[in-house]
Amino acid sequence: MRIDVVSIFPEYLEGLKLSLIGKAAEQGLLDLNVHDLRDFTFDRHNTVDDSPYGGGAGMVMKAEPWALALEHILGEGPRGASASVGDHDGEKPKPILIVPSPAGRVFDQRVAEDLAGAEHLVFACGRYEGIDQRVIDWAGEHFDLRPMSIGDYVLNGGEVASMAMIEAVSRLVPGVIGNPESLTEESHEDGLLEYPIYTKPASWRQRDVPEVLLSGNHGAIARWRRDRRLERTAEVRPDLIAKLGELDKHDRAVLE
Ligand SMILES: COC(=O)c1ccnc(N)c1
Repeated sequence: MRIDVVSIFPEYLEGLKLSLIGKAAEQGLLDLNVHDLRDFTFDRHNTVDDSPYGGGAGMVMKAEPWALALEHILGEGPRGASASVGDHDGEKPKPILIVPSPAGRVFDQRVAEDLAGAEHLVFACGRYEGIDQRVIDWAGEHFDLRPMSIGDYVLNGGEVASMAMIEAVSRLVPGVIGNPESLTEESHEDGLLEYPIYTKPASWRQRDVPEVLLSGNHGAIARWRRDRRLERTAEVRPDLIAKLGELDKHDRAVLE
């Protein structure tokens, strides 16, 4: 998977070079590229913003630097430098352009799973009051455009949201997480929150690990873990319980 990120603060994305995502990039599982939007400006001050038409507080990101940055990425796409903008003769899907925004569709585990199958993701990190709408409209002709929100709150820019989405998606790319077993029974993987987890010592500050987990009885352990997942989900996210399919008699008894 190729991932491109455009930002006026490329150093914000340095964290992606660490840990599992960084290792996956080194191994070639992820082709991670961060671009400085100011590299696509040519005035003395590398201007990327200007005042909003119609008045109002704050500044708006200018269209041309964004179009040049996105065209640069399109030219470098999986199709090689020869591709010209919009040269999608159908043989390859358009790159997915994710525009982090509080006004976007909500990003969740299902969206992460969907994006994990993509060949090329591009993240456009807006700042100030946002990006000139004409860039978004223009980009819709060259990309599979996805305005995306990570929740109902406002940030100062798209970088933090992009990192969260890149991590959530990349970890689902085969090979990025060493043991794929780690991806099962995680929160939201199957509609339930994860079970409580413990490690040595078996007793810590008068708090003991639940006996069943020391029993070696795998059936009882699996049952205990599912019960805890049901209880935790019912307590913390009752809205998720409502979305579960038909529950068996035991599960229903746990929730009563
Ligand atoms: C500037 O971007 C945001 O404020 C943002 C992006 C994605 N999700 C959000 N909830 C906010």
